[in-house]
Amino acid sequence: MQKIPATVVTGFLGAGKTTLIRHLLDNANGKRIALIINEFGDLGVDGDILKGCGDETCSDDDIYELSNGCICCTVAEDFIPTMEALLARPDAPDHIVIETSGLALPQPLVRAFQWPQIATKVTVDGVVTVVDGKAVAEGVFAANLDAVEAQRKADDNLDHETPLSELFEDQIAAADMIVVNKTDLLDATEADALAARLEAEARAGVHVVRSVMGKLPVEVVLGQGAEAEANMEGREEGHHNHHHHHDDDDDHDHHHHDHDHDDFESFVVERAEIADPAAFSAQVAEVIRAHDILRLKGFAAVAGKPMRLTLQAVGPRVDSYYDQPFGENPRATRLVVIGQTGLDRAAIAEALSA
Ligand SMILES: Nc1nc2c(ncn2[C@@H]2O[C@H](COP(=O)(O)OP(=O)(O)OP(=O)(O)O)[C@@H](O)[C@H]2O)c(=O)[nH]1
Repeated sequence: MQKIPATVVTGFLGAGKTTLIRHLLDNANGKRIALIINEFGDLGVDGDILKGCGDETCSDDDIYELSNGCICCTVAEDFIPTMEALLARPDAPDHIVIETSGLALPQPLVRAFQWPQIATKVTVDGVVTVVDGKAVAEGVFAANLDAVEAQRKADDNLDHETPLSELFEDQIAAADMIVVNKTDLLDATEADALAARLEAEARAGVHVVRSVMGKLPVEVVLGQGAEAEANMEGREEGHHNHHHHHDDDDDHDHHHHDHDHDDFESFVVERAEIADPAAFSAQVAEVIRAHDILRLKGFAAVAGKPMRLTLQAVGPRVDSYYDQPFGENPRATRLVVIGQTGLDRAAIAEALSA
């Protein structure tokens, strides 16, 4: 049985987690998403925002609220039983989204996915860390520090006194994707500087994407396939990893924040049959790395094989498998490339066709 993917959305109070999740629900395109929200300290407001959107993708039954305190401190009492209840339902969701409270350390939550009660049924598809771009650019982590302090005081179960700067580092270290939100409040230079700084702090291959009101393409946020619980290395608390995985910043130059998905683009590359799937996967991984591509997916025709090869790539991971015979369909190789605006389409097409 395939594991249900779960996305962990972390980030400080007010960073825009709820706004991002609401956007995902509104654009889920029929994907059934169950939500676990850890909404300690703000009196069920998020739940109200997320509920009642009148859409079959997010009925009230699909929303589980954990209100006994910070999710990372109540894994055994609260999180695991809630997951078990969710997973025991006959109508399993397609995806689970977990919104942590702002003070939660993501690492213990991710590690909880190794617990035998849930380990065979669900996997962490990705940790998405939402950053208040404006606040972090100003060096304060959260827009309303009093509210953050109040949240901390109100939580009797909170067992860590971690300072905000460390919590922030932990949230960055745990991330599979970092969302710099509220870029409408930053100018392009500030946004670029912040994105570059976060990219340098994050683990290798972690993308920093920018958003206004959490408006990101659903396929960029969900379906990362990170299997984070099986790959804790480098995500540990206080881990520092100051490396550079991308030298040119040219692709950070185009930013228009007025419309929904202006910051992203996708295009299709068609090429001739491939000879060797393993070599092609390595080639795809290299193109993704060289061009800062967020997602690449599609089908390939392999010389001498009647089955079509499905390819799915996120960051450095390229998965491929034969899914079905081409049958009536033309034996084409078509790959959809998704990235932030400014992709060098010609160079990518050439590199994928080589
Ligand atoms: N200017 C601006 N405001 C935003 C943006 N995204 C969210 N907000 C606002 O910021 C506030 C906080 O957003 P939320 O989505 O509730 O933040 P959160 O991270 O869920 O916060 P908690 O659930 O309270 O921890 C709300 O008033 C949002 O409308 C953005 O991109 N730009």
